[in-house]
Amino acid sequence: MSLYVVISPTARADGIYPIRGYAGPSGRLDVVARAYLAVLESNAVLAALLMSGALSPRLLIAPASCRDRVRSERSFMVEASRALRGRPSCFIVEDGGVEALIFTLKKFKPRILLSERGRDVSLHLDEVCSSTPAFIAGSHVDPPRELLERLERSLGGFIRVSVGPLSLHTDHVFLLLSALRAHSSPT
Ligand SMILES: C[S@@+](CC[C@H](N)C(=O)[O-])C[C@H]1O[C@@H](n2cnc3c(N)ncnc32)[C@H](O)[C@@H]1O
Repeated sequence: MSLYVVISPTARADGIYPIRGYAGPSGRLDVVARAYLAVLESNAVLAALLMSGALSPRLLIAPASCRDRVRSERSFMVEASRALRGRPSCFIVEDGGVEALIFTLKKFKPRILLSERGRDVSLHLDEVCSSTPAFIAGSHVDPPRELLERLERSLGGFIRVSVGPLSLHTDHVFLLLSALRAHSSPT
């Protein structure tokens, strides 16, 4: 099982946004939705740290069991809004988001931070294709440096991996990684 994490400094943690025209009003939670949909593995978990709005950061978790139900960007946005507003949902919300993220990340290893400035992915294929990795990426903007430093202190560091010199969208990075993992899995 793998964990894909998106850290979004701008996504609203209260789930209050319209279901039509949600991109701006949600603080670009649509970027997280597309990152979720890009992951090919059926047993992957997605966790998103939503850091904006009046509430403290919260952790939105999309378990693997939601994959059959949430198959479009819009259904992700509906399900996320329900979970964040305390309504029944297959997603889970943890308050105390940063600590919840650290707790979740501790269950996965190795922990791979995706960064344009990391070491080339070809040098880390064993770690990328291992059984329980965590992949951590920014949203449409990078994660705040202080947050990464805090996570690193709590978790004892990351492997920093790049999938190339260009700055890509988060969903493209996740698609590439999960395709590499699918390719390496025994048939
Ligand atoms: C759209 S980028 C964020 C902003 C981008 N770093 C910039 O300054 O324009 C989204 C996230 O995808 C990941 N990412 C983007 N390009 C990457 C690459 N070439 N290799 C590894 N990760 C990458 C990083 O985690 C980044 O925070």
